[in-house]
Amino acid sequence: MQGIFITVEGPEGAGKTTVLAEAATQLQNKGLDIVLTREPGGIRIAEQIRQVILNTENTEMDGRTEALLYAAARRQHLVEKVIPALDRGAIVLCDRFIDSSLAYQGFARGLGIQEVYAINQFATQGIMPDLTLYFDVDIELGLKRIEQNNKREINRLDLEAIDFHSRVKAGFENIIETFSDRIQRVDANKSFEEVCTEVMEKITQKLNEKGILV
Ligand SMILES: Nc1ncnc2c1ncn2[C@@H]1O[C@H](COP(=O)(O)OP(=O)(O)OP(=O)(O)O)[C@@H](O)[C@H]1O
Ligand SMILES: Cc1cn([C@H]2C[C@H](O)[C@@H](COP(=O)(O)O)O2)c(=O)[nH]c1=O
Repeated sequence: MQGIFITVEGPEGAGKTTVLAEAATQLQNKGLDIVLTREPGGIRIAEQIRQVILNTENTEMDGRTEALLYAAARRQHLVEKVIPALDRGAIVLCDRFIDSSLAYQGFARGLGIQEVYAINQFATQGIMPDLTLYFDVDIELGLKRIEQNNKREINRLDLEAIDFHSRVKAGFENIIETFSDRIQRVDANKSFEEVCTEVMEKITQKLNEKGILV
């Protein structure tokens, strides 16, 4: 695989989707081959799995079922979209990946980070991002941002209690320590412009390291 795989992670409303779209536009304007995608989703089957996972009516969903559905969506998305893009040398920008499973299902749901990592190893066959940007936002600020965003539908995970979202954040802190070589923190409490600048600096540095001068 010749390409570069970059993911963004963080709690709800951290600004990942908006900032990543801006980064994709800036990089495309420099003539780079960019694939902007998301999890769960990004391709037809994974979008269908997303509907099942995030449907607010599916309140009876078991935690392990949830973890397996995320891993299944991840597998299909990798095989159909991410791996072919990396093979042709593209830069893949993906909104969430395995670290969300570790933080949400492994830590916040209490299934165990190691256990969730193991099922994801089966799904990914060890494919990991070259760089992950962790959008560090205060939980209350993130939830306020999504409340104020009329365009975004509230999903089943959004409806979890504040305690759950706090555990998600604690889970991410734990994961950052474990994968400190790969994950870099971005202060997502800052303004949109400031966050975009920091994200572009970090992506540019990674591209330069990989021999892509932008
Ligand atoms: N730095 C920022 N300051 C203020 N508002 C922001 C900032 N970044 C994004 N927003 C706004 O906050 C809302 C949530 O942003 P966005 O959807 O990008 O977050 P997200 O991290 O993808 O959330 P989720 O993962 O929960 O879907 C949007 O309305 C967006 O315009
Ligand atoms: C990949 C992944 C995601 N989640 C959660 C995180 C969010 O609550 C939703 C996705 O919604 P978004 O608006 O696209 O961020 O799913 C998760 O719990 N586990 C995962 O692996």
